[in-house]
Amino acid sequence: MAPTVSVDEAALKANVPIVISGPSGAGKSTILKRLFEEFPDKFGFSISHTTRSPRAGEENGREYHFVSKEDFLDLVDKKGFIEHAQFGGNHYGTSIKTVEEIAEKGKICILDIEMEGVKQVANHPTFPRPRFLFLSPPSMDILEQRLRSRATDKEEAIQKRLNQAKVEMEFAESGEAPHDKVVVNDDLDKAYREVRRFIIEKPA
Ligand SMILES: Nc1ncnc2c1ncn2[C@@H]1O[C@H](COP(=O)(O)OP(=O)(O)OP(=O)(O)O)[C@@H](O)[C@H]1O
Repeated sequence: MAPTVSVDEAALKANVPIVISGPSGAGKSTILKRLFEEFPDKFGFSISHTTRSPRAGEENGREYHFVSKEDFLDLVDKKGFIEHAQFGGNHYGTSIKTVEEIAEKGKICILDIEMEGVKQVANHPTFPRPRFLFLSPPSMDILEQRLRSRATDKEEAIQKRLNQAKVEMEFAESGEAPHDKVVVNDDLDKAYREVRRFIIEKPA
C-alpha cells in the first residue's frame, strides 16, 4: 500500500473550500463568474489534473495539470485526489495539493464538481469536509429552455444533459446528499445573493 499524501488540515479549516454542484445548465458558471468579478482576490478556482494531451493553446498548470497515466494512477493510490473520474478514455481529478495551495494563500477554493465527484469528496478518508452548495434550476422545463437558449449543444447532448439532470435532482433530494445549502436559480440576482451569502458568511 502506498502511503497517503499528507493534508494541511489547518489551512483547509481556516479557509474551508466550497463545492458547488448542480445540473448542467443550472447556472453555476454564470453565478461563479459574477462572484469572481465582485471579489477578484478572495477566491481560487482549482485546476484539475488530466491524462489527456494538451490542445493547441492550452498551457500546463493553466487549463489543467497535464500528467502521465502512470503519475495519475500513482496519486490515486496515495489518495492524493479528492475526486477523480474517467471520461472518454482519459482520467481527470482534483488533487488535494491544488486545493490546499489555494487555502494556504488565504483564499477560498471553489470547486465545480459533478455528482459522482461530490460523493467522493464527501466520503474522502483524509480530506476535511468542505461546504457543499447545490444550485438547482427552478424546474426541468426551465432547465430545458435554458439549455436550448444557451445554444452550445446539439439535440442529443441536450437530451443527455436533461437525463443526467433528473439523476442529479433525485440525488439532491435524497437523504444521502451532503449539501449544506440548496439555492434555486429562478431570478438570477436573487440566486446570486443567496450563493454569495452562503459562501461569504461562514456558518456559526
Ligand atoms: N436565473 C437565470 N435566468 C435565466 N437564465 C439563466 C439564469 N441563470 C443562468 N441562465 C442561463 O442559463 C444557461 C446555463 O447557465 P450556465 O452555463 O451558467 O450553467 P452551468 O450550470 O454552468 O452549466 P454547465 O455545468 O454545463 O457548465 C446560460 O445561457 C445562462 O445565461
